[in-house]
Amino acid sequence: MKIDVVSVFPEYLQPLDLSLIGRAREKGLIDLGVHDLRRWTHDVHHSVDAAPAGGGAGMVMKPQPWGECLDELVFDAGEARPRLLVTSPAGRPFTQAMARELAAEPWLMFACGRYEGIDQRVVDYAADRMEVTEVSIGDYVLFGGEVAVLAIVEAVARLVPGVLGNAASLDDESHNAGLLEAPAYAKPAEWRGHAIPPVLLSGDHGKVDRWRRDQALLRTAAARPDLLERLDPGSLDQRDRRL
Ligand SMILES: COc1cccc(COC(=O)c2cn[nH]c2)c1
Repeated sequence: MKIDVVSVFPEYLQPLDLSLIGRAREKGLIDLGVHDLRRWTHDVHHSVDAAPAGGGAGMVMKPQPWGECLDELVFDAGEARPRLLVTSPAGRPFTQAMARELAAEPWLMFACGRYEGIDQRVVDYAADRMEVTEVSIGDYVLFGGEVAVLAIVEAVARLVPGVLGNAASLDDESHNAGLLEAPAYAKPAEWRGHAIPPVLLSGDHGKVDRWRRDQALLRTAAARPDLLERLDPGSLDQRDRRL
């Protein structure tokens, strides 16, 4: 998978070089490129923003640098087109399902907005030439899209085959079966007056699986009843319903 990120703060994306993503890059599973949008400015101040048309507070990112960036990274680089993701508070909520969807894409390009956002014509122009999705990681406003890109790239990269050593850990993680994950414990059996639930030390895998399922349902009901609403009824058995 090829991933390009365009930002006026490329150093913000340094963490992607660490840990999992770093190893995935070494293994050639992920080809990550981070680009400074100011590379496509020509004025002495390398300005990327301008006053909002129609007035109002703040600044808007000018279209010209983005256009020239897309020319160099996409249109003049060959026939292939990336899926363009613009991280924004106005975007489609990012979920594990979207992470799975994005992990299947051969090429992702992230545009990090700053200020009040990117001139809408950049999105419209790009949408005529490639798939563009505005994505939100939550209902709050950040200074810029970089933090959202870090979260999205991490969630997507760990789903790319070979990036996570033990693929099994992908099976029963939160939001995989549409439920939150059961609580996790490690030795010692007793810690500061708190014990590991005995079933987890029973060695009875059937019981352990049942207990984890019950805990996942109870946790989801408590913290995220909205997820239960969305669950496919077929995935709940008689016992589940009684919980
Ligand atoms: C592209 O336009 C804008 C405008 C304002 C802020 C940002 C940065 O992104 C976020 O704030 C965000 C992303 N997901 N949840 C919040 C982008």
